[in-house]
Order: sequence, then C-alpha cells, then structure tokens
Amino acid sequence: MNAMSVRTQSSEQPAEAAHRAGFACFVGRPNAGKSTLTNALVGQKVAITANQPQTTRHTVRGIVHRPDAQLILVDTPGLHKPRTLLGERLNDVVRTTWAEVDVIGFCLPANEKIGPGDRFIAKELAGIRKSPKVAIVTKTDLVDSKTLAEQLIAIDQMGKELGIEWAQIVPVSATANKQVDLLADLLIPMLPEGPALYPEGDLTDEPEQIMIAEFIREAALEGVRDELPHSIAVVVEEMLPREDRPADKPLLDIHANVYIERPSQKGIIIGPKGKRLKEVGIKSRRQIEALLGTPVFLDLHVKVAKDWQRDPKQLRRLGF
Ligand SMILES: Nc1nc2c(ncn2[C@@H]2O[C@H](COP(=O)(O)OP(=O)(O)OP(=O)(O)O)[C@@H](O)[C@H]2O)c(=O)[nH]1
Repeated sequence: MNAMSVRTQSSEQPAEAAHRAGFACFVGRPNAGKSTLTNALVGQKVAITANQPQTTRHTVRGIVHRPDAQLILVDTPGLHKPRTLLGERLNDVVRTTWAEVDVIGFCLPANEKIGPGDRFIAKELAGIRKSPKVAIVTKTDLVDSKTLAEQLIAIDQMGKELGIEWAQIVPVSATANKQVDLLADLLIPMLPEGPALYPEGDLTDEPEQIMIAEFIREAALEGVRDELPHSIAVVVEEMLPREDRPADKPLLDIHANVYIERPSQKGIIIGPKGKRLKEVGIKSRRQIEALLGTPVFLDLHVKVAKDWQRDPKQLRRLGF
C-alpha cells in the first residue's frame, strides 16, 4: 500500500526537468562564423578564429555547462569540394561528425546571399535524416532588419526546395552577443536525457598540444595567407618542463615544427634574417602562456614536408 501511494504521489508532482547531455555541431561555409559562435556559447576562446577560411582543421569541442544540461559543441572543418586527399579526409570527418551528433546547426551569414557553397552543404544535410537541423543566421549585427527578414525567408525556401525540415531558424550575432543564450536554450531540448558527460570546468577536450599547434599555425599564416593559403601544418614535437628551475620560476620548453610544402616557401615563413619567424614565435608564445598559465620557451623549426597534402603517410603523421 505504502509503495503504491508513493508511486502515485511521485507521478502527480511536477517532474523536475530531466538533465540532458549531448552533442551539437555547427556546419557552414568557411567564414560563416562557426568558431566565433562556439566561443560565444562557451564563453572563452577555445576554437581558433581567423579572417581567412579553413582555419579550423581539427575538431575542437567547447562545452556549455548548465545546471540542467551539458551541450558539447563539435566544431568541424568546413566542408568543401575536395581537390586533394586532405580535402577528402576533411569532408569524411565532417560527414562522420554529422551522423554522430544530436543536432546540427547550419550557419549562414546574414550579410551574404545564399550561394552555391551553401547549397552544396544543404544538399549534403538533406541526406542526413537522423539529426534535427537548426538553421542559424549568423552575423546579424551586420545587416538591417529587412535584409535579415529576406534571409530568413530564403533559408525557409531553400529548406522546402531541398526537403530539409528546419527544427528552428534562429538569427544570432556572436560578436554582439545577441540571441546566443537563446540558441543554447533551443538546442538543449534536442539533446537526449542523461547525466553530464564531461566534468564541469572542462571547456574543451582538445589536447593542449593541438591547441598550441593551432596558435602557431594561425600566427604563421598571418599576413602571408595569399602566398601560402593551405600549405602550413604545425606539429608540437615535445613539451617538457625545463630542469633545474626554482619552483616559483618554472619554464616550459616547447619544440614545434612548422611544415611547409615547398622549399621556396621557407623564405616566406622565416622572413629576412629570420625576423618573421621570430615574430610568429613571440605572438604564439604569448597565447600559449595565456592558455597554460606558465612561462614558455618556444622553439620553432621550419621543415619541408613535400606535397604533404597529398601523401597519406604524412597526413597521418600530422594527425589527420
Ligand atoms: N560582425 C560579425 N562578425 C562575425 C560574427 N561571427 C563571426 N564573425 C567574423 O567572421 C569571420 C569568420 O568567423 P569564424 O568564426 O572564423 O568562421 P568559421 O565559420 O569558423 O570559419 P572556418 O574556420 O574557416 O570554417 C571572422 O572574421 C569573425 O570575426 C558576428 O556575429 N558578427
């Protein structure tokens, strides 16, 4: 009898909202604002943003912790028409990610008309049946309300044409922090019920080495993107605390290789009398020190990995 009444009582009480945890990924053309949005949601710089397309090579996860939910963001590289083996690998990574996540956010910048690049992705999305898809209109701070309204209609239209049912269409501005929290509110109900998958405080499970490599790569590309668009890869070879340092003055030695494709590119990276490479080192060292909270000695070497974008062995070595 007692057990019975307990059961009745518990079912009549307003059930506390179940905790949810799961994965979302943002897809979209290069420069659509995926990394910036990830950072805005997570509230700290974890993914690398840049003014130039295709900087997000590695899958970087940011984690939104809430009392009632944990939203894990998987930031995929941009899907693009493959020209090299690397391009194909990247697209495979993207598709695999799409099939695994609980919700896909398709980012479309408010300030650019829907183009062939967006349609290419949308058609791929239409083929993925399982995951709900949310259309996210990014960079709304750059347009007036009329342009935004037109974009929302165009996205709705594209969905109808391609047979994609948008679970939501949400306008956001990551840089002006508009509707970013709302986006999280809309994504969370699409996650499965379950306990947190990561301990609180974790912002990313990306190994530090990869983030450090990305800092260096970003600094190395700055100002020379036209000359070396996708020809740089960075691998952190070693990270060791310097021996014989006083406990209150630690120093971390980091050795990293900057890989280029051709010997002729060496000069571009290194610069006259090594000046440029030195600047790359200074800039990325500052970011690494901020990330790790410890002084760093950064040792950079420029190496030629011939045609690395086309060679499976090299790609594996570089972590693809
Ligand atoms: N004004 C404005 N600019 C934004 C916003 N979000 C992103 N941007 C800018 O758009 C550019 C591209 O943003 P990213 O976040 O790197 O784009 P992405 O989609 O991750 O790019 P890839 O890594 O190349 O795929 C950067 O210069 C950002 O500063 C926004 O809400 N408003």
